[in-house]
Amino acid sequence: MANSKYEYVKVDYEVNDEVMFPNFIVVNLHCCNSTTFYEFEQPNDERAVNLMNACATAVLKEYPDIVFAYGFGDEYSFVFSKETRFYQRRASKILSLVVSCFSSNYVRSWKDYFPGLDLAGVPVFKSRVLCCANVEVVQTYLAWRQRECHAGNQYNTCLWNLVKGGKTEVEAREVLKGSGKQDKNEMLFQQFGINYKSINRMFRQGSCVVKTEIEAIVKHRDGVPVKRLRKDVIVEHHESIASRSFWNKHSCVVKEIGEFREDINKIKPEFVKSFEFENKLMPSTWIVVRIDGCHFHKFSEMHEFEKPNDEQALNLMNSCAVAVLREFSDIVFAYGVSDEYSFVLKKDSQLYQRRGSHIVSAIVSLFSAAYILEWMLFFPNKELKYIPSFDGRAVCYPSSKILQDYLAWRQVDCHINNQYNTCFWELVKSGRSKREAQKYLKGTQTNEKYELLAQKFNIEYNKLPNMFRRGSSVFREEKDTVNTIGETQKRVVIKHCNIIDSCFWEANPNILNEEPL
Ligand SMILES: Nc1nc2c(ncn2[C@@H]2O[C@H](COP(=O)(O)OP(=O)(O)OP(=O)(O)O)[C@@H](O)[C@H]2O)c(=O)[nH]1
Ligand SMILES: [Mg+2]
Ligand SMILES: [Mg+2]
Repeated sequence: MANSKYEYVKVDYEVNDEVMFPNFIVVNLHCCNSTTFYEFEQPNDERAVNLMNACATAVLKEYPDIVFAYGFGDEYSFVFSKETRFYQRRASKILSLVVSCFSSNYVRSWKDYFPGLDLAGVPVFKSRVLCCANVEVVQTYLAWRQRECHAGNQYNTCLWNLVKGGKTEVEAREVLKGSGKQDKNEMLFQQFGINYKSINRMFRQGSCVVKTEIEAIVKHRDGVPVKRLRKDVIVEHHESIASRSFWNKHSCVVKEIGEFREDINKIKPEFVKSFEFENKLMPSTWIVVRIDGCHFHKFSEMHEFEKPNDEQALNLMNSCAVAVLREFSDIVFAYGVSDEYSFVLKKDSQLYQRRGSHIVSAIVSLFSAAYILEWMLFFPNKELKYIPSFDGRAVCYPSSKILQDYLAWRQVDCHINNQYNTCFWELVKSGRSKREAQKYLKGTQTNEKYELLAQKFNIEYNKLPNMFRRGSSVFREEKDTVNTIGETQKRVVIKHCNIIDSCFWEANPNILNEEPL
């Protein structure tokens, strides 16, 4: 990233969230709006569980450092190898990349599991990182999640049978209040003729996705097959995933995570307390969530984006940002350039009680899913060759002055990169090699680049499209408009203005809702 006087906003305010050795990294995610996009069968929808398993499988295939995953209902947990150095073990990078990959796969594969049935909205997943001090803690965590799977499934099976039998959901919950495991089993058997054990084990036990090694024939030499161990990912079910007998038979898992020495009889409450603990972001500060496309250099090459700027690719990014602003009313402003977007949450936002992981993951998840869902609208003649991922981080800024400096930093970066890239690609188009173009531009100042473009290529830089030179700002207009269902709303607009000058903030005091400085 380019140097500028605004760079202090990164150096001084971004915090280190590295998960230190020897902690294990576990990412947990769950869907936080499943009732809004489809009416699933209750208490379990087999298609939905299979889709969740397919997404978890895709995540393990994408990120080989994840060795084991366990999921049920609308949640999944991913356990990384003990030696992982994935993204320098930075928690927000890790939780966002996992949730991005999962969400994108979810919307992309939806039609395979729900053929002919449309999503009524965009699914949003929230994720977080849990640090487990040693392998026993990982074991306890998995035992805890499977206990929750069992208890939840038993409860829901009773609940929905009571509802099917004519009770309202509230009445059914009342009936179940205070009932124990045994009571529920009996209720199912006696009232509904259901032997709990006969219910699909995938619902009762959840699903494991396990990295494994299989012997595969890679070639033939003199007619003799040559075999190699190849990594693969399999889905399994077991009644006790935290038992030694299940865990220790998986050689990859034992090698990369560690063996379980003893079976667990009791889940210690203080461990559960630590699993449930979540950090919150500093109150009364502006929260900025910056997301960035992962390896977009390759992604844009593979999809033949126009150089240096692809108008449709940028329009797609902007449209995803609009979807994020529509979903989260606490986001007051967003600024995007290239493959990145920064979202600003108002100072007094209480979104997810200011839990940083949830805020970052929900935004990344929605943005990633929207990118897949809207791809065809912006590239009707271009197939999406593979699924892109976005990472994200949250940074708190204590004053609007520093927040404005943050946004200025991003816009200065946009300007510097765009000017450089415009020169670079003009030089390449005119016949120079990429290396020659790079050498030519090394150490050149802004003015020299203006001149180069004007004199050599007859391009007046300031006449290039605003979106390329200034990036895109997304915010709500001050005046209310009435939407299609008669609600008054503030319209979300995309503008390409100068946000470095204080004039913009003075002209739009409603955005930060503060007196201009
Ligand atoms: N051709 C083209 N490329 C683009 C466009 N927007 C973004 N890119 C590419 O995306 C890259 C974004 O830069 P970075 O985010 O620093 O790099 P990255 O490859 O995504 O790598 P990481 O973010 O570190 O994973 C640019 O260097 C371009 O190669 C576009 O409109 N057209
Ligand atoms: Mg990137
Ligand atoms: Mg970038």
